[in-house]
Amino acid sequence: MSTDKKGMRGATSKNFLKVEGLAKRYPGAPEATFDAVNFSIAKGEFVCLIGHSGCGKTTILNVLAGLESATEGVVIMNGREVSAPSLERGVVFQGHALMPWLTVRQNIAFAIKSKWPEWNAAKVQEQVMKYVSLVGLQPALDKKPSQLSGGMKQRVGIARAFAIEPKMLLLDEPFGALDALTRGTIQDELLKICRETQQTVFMITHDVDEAILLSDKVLLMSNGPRARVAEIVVNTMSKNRERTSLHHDPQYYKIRNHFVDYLVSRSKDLSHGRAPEHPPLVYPGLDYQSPEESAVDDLSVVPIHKTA
Ligand SMILES: Nc1ncnc2c1ncn2[C@@H]1O[C@H](COP(=O)(O)OP(=O)(O)OP(=O)(O)O)[C@@H](O)[C@H]1O
Repeated sequence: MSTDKKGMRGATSKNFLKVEGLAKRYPGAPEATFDAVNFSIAKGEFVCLIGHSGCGKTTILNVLAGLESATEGVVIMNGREVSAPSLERGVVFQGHALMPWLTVRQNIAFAIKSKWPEWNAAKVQEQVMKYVSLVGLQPALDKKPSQLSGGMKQRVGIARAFAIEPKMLLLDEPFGALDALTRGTIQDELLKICRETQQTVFMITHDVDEAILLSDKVLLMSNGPRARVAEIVVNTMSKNRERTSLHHDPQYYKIRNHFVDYLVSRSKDLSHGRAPEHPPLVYPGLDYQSPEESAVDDLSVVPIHKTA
């Protein structure tokens, strides 16, 4: 077993978050919304979840956050079962969920004090400033949410989530309500912070370009009922990719076409539990399996499935 730079043994690092046999059936529903959902996230990985409306993405994120319980299955983070909310996991929703009576500074400080109640005021302020400057919000520090634009509010939500230095960040369509320009700018900021902090991220998005820019892997869900993670697409583009040059890379179109084809044609044929329980790892347009991904037992996946 390999040991990485931080001295963490390979298998543990690869299975930082492990989701096994997750199912959710809401009372009164004839079938489970999703069942047999299996996937893993490695430490430092950015993983996106894509699927049609209603397949259960938010429910899965809520289960990972500990805000909702599953009907079946288990979520293990860092070797411990997730059963309740924890400051080890930072969550950002589409609606920013800021406290309207507090300023930007106070909203972020509140979260920091919850995580580290023993910190003195100077240390809390230092932490506030570190993350406020990462998202470029210094001029808005003492404003209340009602005085901010939608993009600024989402930035505060992101700064607050990062400021508690969570082991895992859970993002539910955080940029869904933003205009394209603002969305692009904040995506760049998120990419920069994630590269700097090596943050482990699970993010729901409907935007395939956002997923290609940000993610290391994309989990493609089949339609409900009995939706599953049907495929795990490995993002084979350069780690240093930039939003402005993404579309110059031929690999970009192969990955994008794969997503669109999946969403338009294939996902609906996999509803009612027709998707595999253990999703294949897919490398769109490429014809190889990288040695690093060969530990398929750790990832709960079956061997490579090639696509044109
Ligand atoms: N509390 C609840 N009680 C009953 N059914 C629910 C509840 N919450 C969600 N559902 C149902 O479960 C299904 C999945 O909902 P969920 O919000 O997780 O889907 P989603 O994939 O995130 O959808 P979207 O992309 O539209 O946000 C939907 O059919 C929804 O109506």
